Amino acid sequence: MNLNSVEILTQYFPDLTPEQQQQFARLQELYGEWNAKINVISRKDMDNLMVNHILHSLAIAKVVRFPAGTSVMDVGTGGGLPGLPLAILFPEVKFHLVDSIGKKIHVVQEIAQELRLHNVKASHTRAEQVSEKYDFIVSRAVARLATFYQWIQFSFKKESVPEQGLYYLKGGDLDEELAEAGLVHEVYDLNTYFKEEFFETKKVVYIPQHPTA
Ligand SMILES: C[S@@+](CC[C@H](N)C(=O)[O-])C[C@H]1O[C@@H](n2cnc3c(N)ncnc32)[C@H](O)[C@@H]1O
Repeated sequence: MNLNSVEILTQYFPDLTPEQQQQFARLQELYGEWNAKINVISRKDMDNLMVNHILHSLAIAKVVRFPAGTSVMDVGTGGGLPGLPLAILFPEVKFHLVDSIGKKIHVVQEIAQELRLHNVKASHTRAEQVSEKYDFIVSRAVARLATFYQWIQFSFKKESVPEQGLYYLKGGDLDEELAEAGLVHEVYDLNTYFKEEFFETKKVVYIPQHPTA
């Protein structure tokens, strides 16, 4: 199978509609176009975009299905990962993608508009400065958990769904990082869901919240 075809996604997410498949194919093209102008994804990794970035972002959906009507913040989204692929997958969920670098947010806004993703808002801001509250927070490759959690600990809605919390894409040996953070957590190994070698050491760390209602 061509590792950059949308089929790589449909084998793991067989319910993708033709429109979603088209959006993912277009997302791949748009990243190619934007990356030629601004480095939003490491250039050496562009050849593996579909697996290492788009499928990796969607891996969060193997661990949690965001219910329709809920809200998600993607902290340190960079060029829109994992937020944009998740927003395509969950059109009934509202996504707020934030990053402290304005030119990256500009790219995210342009891509969201081109893909007609009406469920995406992107803001040039630091996570610590966001006052809205969310059901879920997602992230990839931004900061150590202990630091990251300090930024976002007050960004959860008080009343939410039981699966509320932070879903953080991480790699490698996390024991020290998890011990340092001292938070209740669950770790999901992504190699149980995906056969590509890339996922061998990849994980989703879930930090649950405890809603009051
Ligand atoms: C290594 S990049 C990862 C980008 C993207 N999540 C990905 O996986 O491709 C880290 C990003 O986090 C952003 N960032 C770091 N600290 C932040 C903060 N406190 N609030 C918002 N964005 C932050 C940086 O500007 C950068 O774009």
